[in-house]
Amino acid sequence: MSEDYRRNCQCPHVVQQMVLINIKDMLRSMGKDIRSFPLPGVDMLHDTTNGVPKEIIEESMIKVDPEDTALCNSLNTEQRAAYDEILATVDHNEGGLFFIDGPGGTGKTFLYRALLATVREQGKIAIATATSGVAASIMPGGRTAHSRFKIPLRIDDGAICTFTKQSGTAKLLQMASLIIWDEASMTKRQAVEALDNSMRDIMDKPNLPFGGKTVVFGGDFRQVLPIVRHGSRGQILDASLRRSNLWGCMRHLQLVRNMRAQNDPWFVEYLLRIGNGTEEINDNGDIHLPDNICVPYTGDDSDLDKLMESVYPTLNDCLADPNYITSRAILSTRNDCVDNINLKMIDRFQGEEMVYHSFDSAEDDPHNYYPPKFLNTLTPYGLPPHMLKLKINCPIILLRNIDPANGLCNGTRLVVRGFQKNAIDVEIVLGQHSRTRVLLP
Ligand SMILES: Nc1ncnc2c1ncn2[C@@H]1O[C@H](COP(=O)(O)OP(=O)(O)OP(=O)(O)O)[C@@H](O)[C@H]1O
Repeated sequence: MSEDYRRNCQCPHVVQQMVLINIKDMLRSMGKDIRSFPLPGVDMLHDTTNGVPKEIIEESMIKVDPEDTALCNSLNTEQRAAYDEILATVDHNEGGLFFIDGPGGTGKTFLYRALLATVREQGKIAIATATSGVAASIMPGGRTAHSRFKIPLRIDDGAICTFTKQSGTAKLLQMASLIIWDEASMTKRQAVEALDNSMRDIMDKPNLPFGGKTVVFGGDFRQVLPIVRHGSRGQILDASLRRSNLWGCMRHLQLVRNMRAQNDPWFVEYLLRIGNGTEEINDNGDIHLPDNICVPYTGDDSDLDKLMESVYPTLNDCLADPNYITSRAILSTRNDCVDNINLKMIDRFQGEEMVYHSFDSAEDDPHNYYPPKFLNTLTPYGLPPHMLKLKINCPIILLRNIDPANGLCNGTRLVVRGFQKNAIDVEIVLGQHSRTRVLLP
């Protein structure tokens, strides 16, 4: 890191301070404070940003893709109506709360991209967030709502976000002309209410929802609902945004035309019937999947191989095509099944292989109740397996916010291009930073 600074500056003290300021900013974007690490003190005299928070600098540096700017010319009728109505509130600076309600494939993301491009082209700040990292990573400058708004992980009624009124996040939100939160149907209403409480506070407008900002929520309640651990149906419904007092304040805009499967009206209807709960079920409550979208299950070990072959045909001929790799996936419900599928799948890739091992030990365990051998068998969410086997050209998804401003967030899609002893050489293959090469520690 210091080499870049040393090119322009000979003084070791100044170089050290510039590196420290860089580290401080990176840590702050991850919600951490450099003062809690054993590092030399930071002298803000060397900060060249004139006190403008890093959050605002990063947000205003997002490049608008001309393709996104052109999207507003190809919106369908419902998208256009929503686009015009939302932008009118931004143009008149009058604020407004919207919920874009559309089944999968009706072009919600397409509409957000058009809105973000238009507002950013005008030199205004537009904040793009989504509940999941994967959805956030397909919007330019997208971040998970939890990370962007500093929403506490354990959340109850009446909660607030953890940023202070003087923080960079607060200043960014005060300056924002548009805030987008995709997949709001998947988040607990308390998270949205926490943002509302904090926005009223930082905008000094306690009686106006979200302090009078234009905030666009989107989602589809036919898809995944918020997760409530061991929650009953009633508790899950109570956690949904529809049960929030804010729901009644939102203007509901409907998208109805499936743009993803325009050529397959039968499939569109079928998906809608499942989402709406009107598809026929058997005595066990199961629906029947049409044979043409199923790989038959015989109970044989080779079933999984057939599934892989059907999802990834001609794999080794298409390795150079990031679109082939990122447009297909095998989903599973349990981490141990995922690890098993990954191990089998990785064997199918031709080319150089590398195996990385984790080194875990339990803290405060004088009696050695948790030996490394036992820790290595655990497969908790968000951690890679003890033995991580990778090959050149295999796809991976990042599960941590390492450097969100440069595209390394929870959900970023990457392809392995090389190996080092303690780092993986990868290429970002989706979103605003695609084609960028980075080293993952
Ligand atoms: N007006 C449009 N003109 C052309 N293509 C469109 C239009 N709107 C959407 N699409 C295309 O339709 C597909 C689905 O759109 P998009 O991903 O925005 O839907 P979505 O509602 O966000 O779906 P999901 O809920 O599954 O995330 C994309 O390939 C997108 O490019």
